[in-house]
Amino acid sequence: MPESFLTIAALRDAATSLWRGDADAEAQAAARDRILTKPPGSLGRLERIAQWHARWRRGRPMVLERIDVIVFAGNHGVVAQGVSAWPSAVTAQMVENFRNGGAAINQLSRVAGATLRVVEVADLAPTQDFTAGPAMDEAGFLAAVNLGYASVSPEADLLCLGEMGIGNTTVASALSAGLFGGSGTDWAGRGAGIDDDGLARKARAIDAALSRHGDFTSDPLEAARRLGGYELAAIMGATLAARRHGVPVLLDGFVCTAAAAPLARLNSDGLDHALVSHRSAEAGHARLAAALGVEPLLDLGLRLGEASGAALAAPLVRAAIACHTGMATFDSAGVATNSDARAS
Ligand SMILES: O=C(O)c1ccc[n+]([C@@H]2O[C@H](COP(=O)([O-])O)[C@@H](O)[C@H]2O)c1
Ligand SMILES: Cc1cc2nc[nH]c2cc1C
Repeated sequence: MPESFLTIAALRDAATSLWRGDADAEAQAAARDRILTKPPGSLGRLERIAQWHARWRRGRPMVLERIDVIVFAGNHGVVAQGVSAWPSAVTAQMVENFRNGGAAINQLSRVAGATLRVVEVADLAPTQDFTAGPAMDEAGFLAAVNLGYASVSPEADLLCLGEMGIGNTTVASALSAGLFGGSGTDWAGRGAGIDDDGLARKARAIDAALSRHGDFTSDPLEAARRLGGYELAAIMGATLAARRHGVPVLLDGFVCTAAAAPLARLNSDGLDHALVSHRSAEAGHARLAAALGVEPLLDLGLRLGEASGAALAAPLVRAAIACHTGMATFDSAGVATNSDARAS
């Protein structure tokens, strides 16, 4: 597989011929879970998280020494429709804030023991307003996908993905509607705090985009190019690279999940190596998680973006792996097994 995609066809080939994970490693992890000193299943979802990590690690040891957080930043032409409470200039200002250590994600990355990197996509140039034409041309779309793809280190044990981009909850809503159906009012939420009039403008902009591009959105990559954005394309590229490199992924909130969703539309298991870290308070996220058939790990009422939920969920993965690898077995600890186990 090439390390960068020169054509949409090459990207489509890669996204539809995915590595399907190490089923034996997952089964071995599940078998170990049954002999650890606890009632079977009593660590609940932590057990499934450890098994998931085992499946998607490409045979490497189950450790969590290196956690990478990547925040992709981009700007959006649709902001001209009055869909955000904030000016586009805030995207670059927040990137500077990330670099100076002043944002929430700086603190949350530190607490998680993770390394944060910020990637400006397309040098923060805005996409075209998608109510007037496709958000990106093919070259711009592929460049953003390739930048995201190249940003992933195969050395990471876990990758937390997030974004920063004024206007991108409108983009995520339009893309979700394009991929899964529904209207502007179904998907639009208040993003970074838009008022009632702004919310109505947002729904109208999404509907205008759907009527302009709706004939093309049965192709998930065409939906991503026409209704997406640069940082969303980069997140999709990074998620694809992580699959290839055997790096399990934590996706952040609504925008990040929508960005990766085309991979699930191209392949029913296209996002199986990625967990949705939290259910964002942004209106569309619960709908999107349901459409994808996934249950987010946390529900803390966050609606920040910038990988905040992903960084918060990383310690859960750390805890799952610590229990899985560090606990004693019934045998080694001399603890009696239950009646079912004795009978078999
Ligand atoms: O991803 C989410 O769940 C999410 C929910 C609400 C807001 N955001 C962040 O807010 C910004 C977009 O908000 P808006 O209103 O400008 O579309 C962008 O920088 C996102 O990171 C992100
Ligand atoms: C201040 C601010 C910080 C953010 N972080 C992620 N998205 C954001 C949007 C705004 C407006």
